[in-house]
Amino acid sequence: MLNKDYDQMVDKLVEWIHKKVKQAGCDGVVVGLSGGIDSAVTATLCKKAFPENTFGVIMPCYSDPQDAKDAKLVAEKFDIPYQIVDLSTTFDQLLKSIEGRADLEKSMAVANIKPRLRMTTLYYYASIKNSLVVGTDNRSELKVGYFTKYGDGGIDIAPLGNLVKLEVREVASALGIPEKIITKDPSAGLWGGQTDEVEMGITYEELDKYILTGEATPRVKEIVDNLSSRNKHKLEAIPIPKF
Ligand SMILES: Nc1ncnc2c1ncn2[C@@H]1O[C@H](COP(=O)(O)OP(=O)(O)OC[C@H]2O[C@@H]([n+]3cccc(C(=O)O)c3)[C@H](O)[C@@H]2O)[C@@H](O)[C@H]1O
Ligand SMILES: Nc1ncnc2c1ncn2[C@@H]1O[C@H](COP(=O)(O)OP(=O)(O)OP(=O)(O)O)[C@@H](O)[C@H]1O
Ligand SMILES: [Mg+2]
Repeated sequence: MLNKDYDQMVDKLVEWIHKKVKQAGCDGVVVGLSGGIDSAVTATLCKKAFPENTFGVIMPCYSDPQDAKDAKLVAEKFDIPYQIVDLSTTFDQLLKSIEGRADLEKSMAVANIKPRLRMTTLYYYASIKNSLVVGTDNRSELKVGYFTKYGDGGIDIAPLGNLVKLEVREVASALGIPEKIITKDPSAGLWGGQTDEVEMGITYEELDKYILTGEATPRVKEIVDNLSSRNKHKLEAIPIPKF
């Protein structure tokens, strides 16, 4: 299923990032570092494209402390300067102002505030550094719309957008990303114990096989097609009246 040259892919992606940033008239890039594989790969590609102008931001928001440790591991291994911005009290404050309802704390409306606070923070750094916000969304996530609109979906460029998750793992190996980051269960980290595969109800292997070959069980097809259709709006231009 996967037969590309991933060392060559790295070179092409680095060149692509460099070109997109220069075309935008910017000097560098800002990336959110979660401790997960997608941000590790994205930030490492960015560092190769902009050795002096890649900036990582680690933004815990009631997150598992291990995530920040993993994010630091990546930043330190690849010599990426970073800042830690803890968004937990900001999250609390906003929640208090808008609702103050503890019973809503586990709802998606509340959980999605976290990636949207991260987006706000990343755009602050992008602005003061004349940089672009580089997203980490991959082809698998984009296919099913598994991201928060204007949260982790609020970005300027998405270098991994044409690579399915299994390919991101290949690129990660080519880049020398630590094994523990590559093999970690993918998670949005919006609540304790959340994992992508449990929430979506399918594995990345199933999702990627369907994307790349069109083959899937009826159950997988149904889940993917439903999510794709329900979340199509996330990748479309904002509807405006034509009159
Ligand atoms: N047809 C339509 N046309 C235009 N807009 C439409 C719409 N239907 C809904 N909407 C809007 O979209 C909103 C729903 O979308 P959204 O707010 O994104 O919310 P939603 O898709 O419900 O939730 C985000 C999903 O992404 C996952 N996620 C989030 C963050 C990171 C990651 C990760 O992998 O790390 C994953 C998260 O676990 C959850 O499953 C609605 O509240 C409405 O405002
Ligand atoms: N705690 C965090 N600090 C900084 N950025 C974060 C944090 N959590 C999420 N993000 C940003 O949101 C993006 C989307 O998260 P996502 O979970 O899809 O990617 P990942 O964590 O890198 O990889 P995986 O999907 O395998 O967990 C991250 O890549 C990162 O840029
Ligand atoms: Mg993650």
